Formats: sequence, C-alpha cells, structure tokens
Amino acid sequence: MTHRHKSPSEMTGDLGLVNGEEQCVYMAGNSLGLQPKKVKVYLEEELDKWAKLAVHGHFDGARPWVYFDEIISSSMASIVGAKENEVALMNGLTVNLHLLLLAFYKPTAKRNKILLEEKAFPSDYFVIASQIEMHNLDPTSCMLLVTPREGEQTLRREDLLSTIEREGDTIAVILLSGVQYLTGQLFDMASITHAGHNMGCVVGFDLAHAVGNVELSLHEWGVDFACWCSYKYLNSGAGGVAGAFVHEKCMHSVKPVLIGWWGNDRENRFTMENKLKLIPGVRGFRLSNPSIFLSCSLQASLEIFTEASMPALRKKSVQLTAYLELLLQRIINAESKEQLKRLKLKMITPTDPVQRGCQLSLQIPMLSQPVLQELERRGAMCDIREPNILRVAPVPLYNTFGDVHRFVKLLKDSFLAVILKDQNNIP
Ligand SMILES: Cc1ncc(COP(=O)(O)O)c(C=O)c1O
Ligand SMILES: Nc1ccccc1C(=O)C[C@H](N)C(=O)O
Repeated sequence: MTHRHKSPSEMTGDLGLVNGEEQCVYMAGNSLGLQPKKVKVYLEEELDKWAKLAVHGHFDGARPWVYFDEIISSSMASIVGAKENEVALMNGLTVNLHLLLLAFYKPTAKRNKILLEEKAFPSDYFVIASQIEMHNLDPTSCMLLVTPREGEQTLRREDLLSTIEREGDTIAVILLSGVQYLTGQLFDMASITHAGHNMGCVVGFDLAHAVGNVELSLHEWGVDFACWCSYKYLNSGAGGVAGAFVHEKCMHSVKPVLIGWWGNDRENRFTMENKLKLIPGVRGFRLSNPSIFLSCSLQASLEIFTEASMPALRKKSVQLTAYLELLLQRIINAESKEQLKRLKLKMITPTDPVQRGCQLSLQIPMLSQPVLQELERRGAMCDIREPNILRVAPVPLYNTFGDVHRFVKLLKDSFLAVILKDQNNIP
C-alpha cells in the first residue's frame, strides 16, 4: 500500500497491538481502491468463457470482448460528466496523457508552453518534458511551472487565473490535475478552463485523484481533454484500464497522431483492407483491442458507482472528511497530550471543502516513516509521500465514521509511541 517494498508479513499488524479478528482500517483508497466483491465473479465468468468458447468469445456471450469496453463506457462517462462518445477506456494513464498531448500540443513559435504545477506527479512531469523535447524545444523554457506563494503549500485560485491571464499568449496547453496527489487540493476546473479558453489555450486535466472522488462535469465545463486511471477511487485493481476524454467540440478538429485498427470504424475493422474510417473523437484514439479482464473488473466497480451515485457519495465524503479534519486538528493542536506539539504537525490540504476531495494530507516534519510503521503495526493503513506527507483518504464508498474515529485514535497512539521511542531525537 505504500511505495516502499514490504513483504506481505510486514503488512499484517502486530498481534501484541491488534485484535487479530478485527479488520484493518484502510485509508489508502487514494492510492489503490479496495476490491469490489463482484470482480472475482466476473473474472471467473470470463475465464470460463475463454476456456469454453475461445475465439468465439470475441463476439459471443454476455460480454462480447470486441466491444465490451464500449458497453461500460456509458457509466464511466456519467462519472466524469461526459457524453458517452466523449469517453474511451484504453491503456494506462501515462500512455493516454502522451496520446492526448500528441494530438493537442501543437506548439508554434509564439505559443509553445505547457502550464503545469511545480509539484505535478512525476509521470506527468516526464510526459510533458518529453513531449516538449519531441518538438525540439527546451523543457526548461517551455514548462511553465506554477508554484504556491512563499510559505504556502497549495495554489491560490486567483494566482492560477492571473498567471493564465498574464502568460496565456505563450501557453499552448494548460495541463493541471483535478485533485493534487500530494496536497489533496481540488482545483476549480470550470474557471481554469474558462480562463484558458479566453486566452486561446487548450485546457486538459489529469483526473487520477479526482475521478470517483469529486463530482465532475467535463462536458459542461468545456474541458478539451482529460485522462485518468481507474485503480484509485474507481477500484478496478492495479494497472486497471484507464480513461480518456475528448470534448465533442474537438471531435472533428483534433485527430489522433498515432493510429491503430481499434480507431477504425467497427464496420471496416474486420474487412482487412487498409482503409481507414477513423472513428471521430476519443474512440478513434484507441489502438489495440481491449483486455476483457480489465474491463470486467472495472464493470464490477462502475455498477456500484451507478447504484450509489456521485452526488450521494460526495455528500457523505464531505462529512467524512470534515470529521477526520476535526479529529486531526485535536491532535495537531495537542489538545490532550502536550508532547504531540513536538512533532510540529501541519495540515496542508485546504480547509474549504470546495477545494478538496476526500484526502487530507498531514505534514510530519520529523519521523514520518516511523509513524507509518507504528500505524501499520496497529492495523491502520494510509501512505506517505516523500519526504514527509502522510496522506489519509476516507473513501465514502467503504469507509465509515467509525473507521475515521478508530484511525485517528491509532494515529495518535502511533505519534505517542514514536515520541516515546525517539525521545532523544525530537527537539
Ligand atoms: C497524477 C498521476 N499521474 C500519473 C500516475 C501514473 O499513472 P499510470 O502508472 O497509471 O500511468 C499517477 C498514479 O500512479 C498519478 O497519480
Ligand atoms: N500505481 C502505483 C504502483 C505502485 C505504487 C504506487 C502507485 C500509485 O498509483 C501511486 C499514486 N499515483 C499516488 O498518488 O502516489
């Protein structure tokens, strides 16, 4: 659950500290979502079908493999606030970012920059730098990095908008996250899109930490393109099939640079003539035939989202995170234990619910890794991003208010255990 390498036995709690009968408290759904019960059932159905029908499985059965991704696209589209033909399920997130930038980043002598966050997720940073280099341009001058103000951790909306207004003439593409992976900040995607378009920029979002976490209206906001992975809040399993969005308005004007047979119209695809009838919009960006296994694990998850609905999930999420915040603030302010002050804890996620999803990020300047180890010994899971940010994500689909209460108690116990062990190293 963390980026560190751990053996499975290390993952289990310390039986001297936990009740072996009790389930752990899982607050790491922002990194990898938990497995929906139906995943196993659906996977077994498809394994069985493969064993019995083999090649006929492409077109036969309840999930015809050749177009099953399209069948589940409609529930995916409603989660991101898109029309069905504005969404494709394909590849992984980083691959989709590349494919979309290939089509949308068309630098000119005057307008050649990509605006991104200074602390963008490394994969996004690498994608952008390499796309710029591909045009024989210099990433140091073409990457316009937005940074928080001195002493602040998150970006102010007004600063983002004024940067777009000031530098917009030179910006080809604005590529921000919807929810920032480290700080948990939710960006105002509607006004960023509006400001970007006013200045003639293309606007895209990486929704890895936003999809299934906050409500999205990509079509209505007029976002040009977006992409996301499905293994975090969407619970499709590690390496699950990723999503891509291209707005309907770009359907005929923006074409994929790389083309494969899956972008070819289904009627033409199997005629085996080298004639391309490119599917307009994002579905024309598909290259290979999709994996039925990835599609059916995502199906199991999307069914739950459709039943629960994003508005209801978000409503619970706002309350759950507010409760977590309240309890964490008591620890930060050391209301009951004076020693806790010594850890100099700081919440870096915005306090305004409109500016965050479910995740809260806590900066632990000292001894963050030992805190995580103590937490796991006590049967609680979340993660740390280097150097010292503890990310805690109460997920409304499967976390309860009781989980939040238990988690914070275990976190407090972990802080106290670390302080006790490290008396000499903490000033
Ligand atoms: C913001 C962001 N971008 C990119 C990635 C990498 O995605 P993938 O490995 O699915 O390509 C992740 C998470 O892994 C992420 O959170
Ligand atoms: N796919 C992974 C494989 C191994 C370790 C982490 C990941 C993550 O997805 C990390 C996540 N993107 C993050 O927000 O840090």
